[in-house]
Amino acid sequence: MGKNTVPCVLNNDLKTQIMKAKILVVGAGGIGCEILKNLSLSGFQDIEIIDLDTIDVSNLNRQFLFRKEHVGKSKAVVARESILTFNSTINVKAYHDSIFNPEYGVNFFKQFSLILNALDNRAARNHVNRMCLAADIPLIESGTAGYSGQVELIKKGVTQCYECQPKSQQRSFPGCTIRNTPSEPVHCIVWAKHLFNQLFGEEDPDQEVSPDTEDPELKKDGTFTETESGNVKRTSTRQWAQEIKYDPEKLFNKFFQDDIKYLLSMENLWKTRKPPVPISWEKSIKQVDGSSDKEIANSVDMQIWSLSKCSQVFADTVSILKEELGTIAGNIIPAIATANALIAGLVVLYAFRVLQDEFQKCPAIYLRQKSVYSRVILATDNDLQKANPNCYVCSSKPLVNVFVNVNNMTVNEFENEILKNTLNMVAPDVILDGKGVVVISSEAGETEVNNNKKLSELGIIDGSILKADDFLQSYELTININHYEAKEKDDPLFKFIANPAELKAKQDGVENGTAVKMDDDSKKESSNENEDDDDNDLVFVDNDFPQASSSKRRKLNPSVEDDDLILLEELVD
Ligand SMILES: Nc1ncnc2c1ncn2[C@@H]1O[C@H](COP(=O)(O)OP(=O)(O)OP(=O)(O)O)[C@@H](O)[C@H]1O
Ligand SMILES: [Zn+2]
Repeated sequence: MGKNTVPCVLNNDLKTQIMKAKILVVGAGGIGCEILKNLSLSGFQDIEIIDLDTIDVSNLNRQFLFRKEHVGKSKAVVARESILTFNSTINVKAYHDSIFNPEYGVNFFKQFSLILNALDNRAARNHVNRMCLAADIPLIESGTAGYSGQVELIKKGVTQCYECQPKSQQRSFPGCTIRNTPSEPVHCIVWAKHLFNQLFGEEDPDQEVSPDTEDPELKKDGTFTETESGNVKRTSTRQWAQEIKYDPEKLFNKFFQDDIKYLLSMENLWKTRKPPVPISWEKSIKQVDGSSDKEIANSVDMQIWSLSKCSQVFADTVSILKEELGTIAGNIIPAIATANALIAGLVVLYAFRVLQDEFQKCPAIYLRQKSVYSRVILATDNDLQKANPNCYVCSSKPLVNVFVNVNNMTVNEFENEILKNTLNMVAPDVILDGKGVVVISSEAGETEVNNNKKLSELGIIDGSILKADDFLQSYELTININHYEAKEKDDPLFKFIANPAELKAKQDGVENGTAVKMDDDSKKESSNENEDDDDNDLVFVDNDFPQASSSKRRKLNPSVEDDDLILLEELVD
């Protein structure tokens, strides 16, 4: 065992396993840095690190392998250099790259004894999950959000996989509803969130807030004519705001007057809806609304603001945020260094167990904030979670039922929205079963002619079966196509169901064998805008991991008599 390590607390068998093990750490961020420090100080001799990112100044408060002088450099490369200073005898390899790169195929994964995920997005987690299943290498998955966190072992044939339980998606809405016809309070909140990002956060062209001239409703009959205020172009909101130096009055007039006037010129939108009323800065700020500024029940927290007060708050907020543009954190819940350290400690303790084939001693473990209801901050499931026999990833014959309008959806949309964004394939090949038609090929250019064809033009109709194959992930999926027509504008473009029992229940409820009714849960599963969760630790623990098992729920809501913190000896025994 290398010098500078503390091997004396480990038994001989474990020491031998540690010396022999080759470990891949995916992600060298908050948790990744802690894991790498623990691995190197525990005597691991063969470590590989992959991370696509470079070091940002905002990482320095918790990613302790990085210093100020490293800002702008590769995380993987600097993490390697830093752990070599703890123990120079380690064989460490760094890849400044994405784990999605086809170079990291099944054979790459097969060389490792164990993979440790320290990622921050679901797409990459799903991908590593599939690669580990294909390579039959155990994976320890982990994550934190603020004071909460989780560690889970994923081992083919022993535990459930990362995708066994449907994850609740952040509910998303068609962009044109948000931009043109928000009708529920939540639409306005999403609009405001998008506006914030366009002005002060991470700019994203998909989150433009100006009117959407691509709204399908506009095309129903005729066109709309541009009014004098029709000078509102879908240029970058950020660029425009910078040009006008974040002048609050100009911003206000654009969002609440000019854009609204422009929307009113889209006459089709208002045939069945109440049209919005434009508000100008001048009028709004002068408006005195005596009745609505009153305090409710003398509470300082509950007041109805008048229009003038709202406008003033808008202007004040813009001015404050404009000054602090450079320091606004991306996440509302800050990453907590101690939570990362605790979780990374548990990851390496579980790694010890996995190396000794003690899988049964690795039930999922949860870190949560101590509260008045519970003194437990670390809780485990009683047992390993069993695989879902209907999992469309790890079952022996993965299958999904996809509900889609075969006359409207193009092959290109099918590939991007459904196969890649939703079913998380990377480079799928798809054939129409029984007909030998190659619908999608992963070879560049081979099926380009199909891209803009509707599915039905290629003979894909209700009842068709597609065979999708992702060579990189060694993953084959049977897709049963069900024709479905959205009834409401806000209905999802498509949905999918993996569990045949759920499918049967839905079909029983179908009238005249036509479209399947969409319920709220199924809307959550299917989404054409569901990439929101990328790099978002905020929703991770609640939404990204499989639903808590009943044992977890019991553990997470223990009565006050329950034991305090799980003792660490229990975990290291
Ligand atoms: N596909 C991927 N391939 C390799 N590394 C990835 C991939 N996706 C994400 N990562 C890395 O996983 C790490 C996750 O770490 P962490 O959650 O601390 O994020 P961060 O970007 O360092 O910090 P924050 O998001 O809180 O500012 C990041 O360093 C990120 O670059
Ligand atoms: Zn599974």
